[in-house]
Amino acid sequence: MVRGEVLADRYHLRRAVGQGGTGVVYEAWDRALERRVAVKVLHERVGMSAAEAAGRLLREVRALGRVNHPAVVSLYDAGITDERPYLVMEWLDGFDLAQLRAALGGRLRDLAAALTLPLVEGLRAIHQAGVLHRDIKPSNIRVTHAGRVVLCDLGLARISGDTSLTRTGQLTGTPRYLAPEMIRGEPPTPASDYYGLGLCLREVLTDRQVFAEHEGVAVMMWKAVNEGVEPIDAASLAGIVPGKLVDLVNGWCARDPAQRPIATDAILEGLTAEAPDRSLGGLIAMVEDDAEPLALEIPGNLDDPLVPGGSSPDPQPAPPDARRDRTLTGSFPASSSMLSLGDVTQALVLHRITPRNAVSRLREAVGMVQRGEHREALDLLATIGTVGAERLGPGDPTTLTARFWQAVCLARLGSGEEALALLATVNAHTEPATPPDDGEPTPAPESASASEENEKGEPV
Ligand SMILES: Nc1ncnc2c1ncn2[C@@H]1O[C@H](COP(=O)(O)OP(=O)(O)OP(=O)(O)O)[C@@H](O)[C@H]1O
Repeated sequence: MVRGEVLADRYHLRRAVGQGGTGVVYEAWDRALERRVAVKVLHERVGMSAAEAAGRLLREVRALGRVNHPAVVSLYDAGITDERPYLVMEWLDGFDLAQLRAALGGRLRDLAAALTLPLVEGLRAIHQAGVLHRDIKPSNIRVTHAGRVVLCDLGLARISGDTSLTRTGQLTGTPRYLAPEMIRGEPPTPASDYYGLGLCLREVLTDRQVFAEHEGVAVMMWKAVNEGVEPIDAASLAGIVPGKLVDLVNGWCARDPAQRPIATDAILEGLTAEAPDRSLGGLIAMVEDDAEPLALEIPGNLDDPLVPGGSSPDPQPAPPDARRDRTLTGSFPASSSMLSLGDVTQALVLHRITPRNAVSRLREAVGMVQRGEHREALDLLATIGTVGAERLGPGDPTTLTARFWQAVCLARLGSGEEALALLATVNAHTEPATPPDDGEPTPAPESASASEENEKGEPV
């Protein structure tokens, strides 16, 4: 399964956003409904026939399809391709909890109550539908630009195979969030999901993982089963995190499943009282605003890429890692997944563009143009251009670069005249450019580095 492939004659796989123990997640374009989706192609199951895999998938997706809650990712479609099951889900922009913690560290603690409430509501909805999540961990919790907290990947552990110790140890890489009873080989229950949730929230509260990585998988598992997780001292967080929330998290981390509180109405009411303002909308902006702004330059030759239907070669997109590194600098770990602006058509996202984050948004938009997503990029570029003109000035490089790429999109979409008019306003602020000898368009700085990176043959 590779980027660029069209799955089931419908889902155009644009880029891999992450690879885990159960499969690879792609950002994809649903050609039938013309919308962005997430496609997870599960790893091949050794020792399982195609018929078995299909049967298992069907049984499970029926169950997953019953869950309908804003804090739970929506499943759109599922199937089997090349004997490998795949699931099509709603695309969730933003970041996963591991990325957020890596970027914000202890600052995430202030939002612990606001994060916990939707997660508990989502988990409750999953359990009420008769389903178990089975794999709650930070990379399976996403927070979108609009502040939606969403549980992903539910039930996948089951679809992709059993949840035995060996499989988990071998395939999911870390059993850190696996409940002790599951490690012992007992069947999971709702309490096992609360254990995973407890460990995720414990990380938010303490800003560290529960078992030291260097100790290795075997020691980690032994400790989970025999020693359990050390409770957080509520006094150490007094005045920062509500004591009741700390107690709840400690309870969920209990070794004995019977000790883990299953969410009741009373628990949810208590959490609601602790998080009266449930808005997490500013969270992603906080991460993005932390990124150092990067300088952008206007490409020297502004003409060739604007020829409608012209002969300029399609620029190559940069590999995810390279794009990520350029989007967020410094504060992000190399191991985290690709960042994405997400659904640019949402006004909420568009209007959150500030002069401070305009550059990183611009890089995202240029990435979209390079991937051929002209219509989506157009909205975003127009907004960046407007915000830039108003707040940074019409001659600011960010404003001009946004206008330039906006013109590229217009031209590619067939609005040549509009593109040329826009280009004229850009040219009014720049020196006349000398066309290169070979007549090839001079790539923007992003394109230049993208082609270099692609020459290395890295998958996008
Ligand atoms: N519906 C979605 N929309 C956008 N991104 C998603 C979606 N589902 C998962 N992701 C993201 O894709 C990345 C990879 O997810 P994946 O589930 O493959 O990794 P993982 O959880 O580490 O592995 P696994 O659960 O398979 O062991 C994560 O950052 C995850 O948050």
